[in-house]
Amino acid sequence: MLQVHIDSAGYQQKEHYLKDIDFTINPGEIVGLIGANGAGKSTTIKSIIGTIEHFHGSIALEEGKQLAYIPEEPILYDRLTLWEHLRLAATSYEMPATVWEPRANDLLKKFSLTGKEHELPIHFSKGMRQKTLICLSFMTEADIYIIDEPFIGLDPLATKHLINLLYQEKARGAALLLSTYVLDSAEKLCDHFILLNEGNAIFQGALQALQEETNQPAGTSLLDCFYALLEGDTL
Ligand SMILES: Nc1ncnc2c1ncn2[C@@H]1O[C@H](COP(=O)(O)OP(=O)(O)OP(=O)(O)O)[C@@H](O)[C@H]1O
Repeated sequence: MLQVHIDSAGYQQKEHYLKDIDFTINPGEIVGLIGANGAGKSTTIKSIIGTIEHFHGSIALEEGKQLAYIPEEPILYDRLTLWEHLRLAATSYEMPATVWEPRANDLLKKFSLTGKEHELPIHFSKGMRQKTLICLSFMTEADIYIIDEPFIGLDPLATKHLINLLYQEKARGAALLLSTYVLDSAEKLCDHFILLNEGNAIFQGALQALQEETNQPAGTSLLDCFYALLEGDTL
C-alpha cells in the first residue's frame, strides 16, 4: 500500500537527521514507528507526507489510494464550526451526505462531541481538538492512516474508542502507521515495529523477532526489548 524509502531527510541542507529508512505498510497492518523523544518519528512522518525541508528518497503510495494524516498538534480553521470542518472534509473526499453524516454523528458520539457541532473547535481544549481531527480522519474511511502520537492527550474513554477504531479500520483492510513512545499501547496494537534511534532504524519486525534479536525470553515487553537493544542490557 505504501512504500517508504528514505536515503536521507532533515531540516538543514548540510546535515540530514534521518538516514537509510526503508519500510512497507500493507493493507490490514498496524505498524508502530517507535523511538524516544527526538529519535526521528515526526521527521519520518513529515518525509512521507512531503512537508520535510530536505528529502532524498522515494515515497510510493499505491495508485488511487487515499491517505489520512492526524498530526501531533491539532491544526484547525479559525472560523469554521465543528460541523463545517466535517462538511469540508466530506466535500474534499467527494462523500455524499447520506454517507458522511451518519458516520460523523456516530464518531461525534463516541468522542463526546455531540452537541458541540456548531461551536468553533479553536475554542476547544487540546484533547477536544485532537478528537475533532480523529473524527475528521476516520469519517473518510481512508486506505492508509498516519497518526502521530495518537495516545497523547486523550482521556481514557477516548483512548479506548480510538483503539477500537484502529482495530475496526485494520479489519476493513486499511493500513495504519502509528508513531508513538507509548510502548505498552504499541505492543498490544501493532503487528510490527520500526524502532528509531538518533535518526536510524535500528530494528524492524515483530516483537518475537525483537525478543530473539536481543536474546530476551518470550514474553519480554517491547519496552524491555527496546532498552536491551539500546543499552545491550536489561532494565
Ligand atoms: N522544525 C525543526 N527544525 C530543526 N530541527 C528539528 C525540527 N523538528 C525536529 N528537529 C530535530 O530533528 C530531530 C528529530 O526530531 P523528531 O521531531 O523527528 O523526533 P520525534 O521522534 O518525533 O520526537 P518526539 O517524541 O519528541 O516528538 C531532533 O534532533 C530534533 O531536534
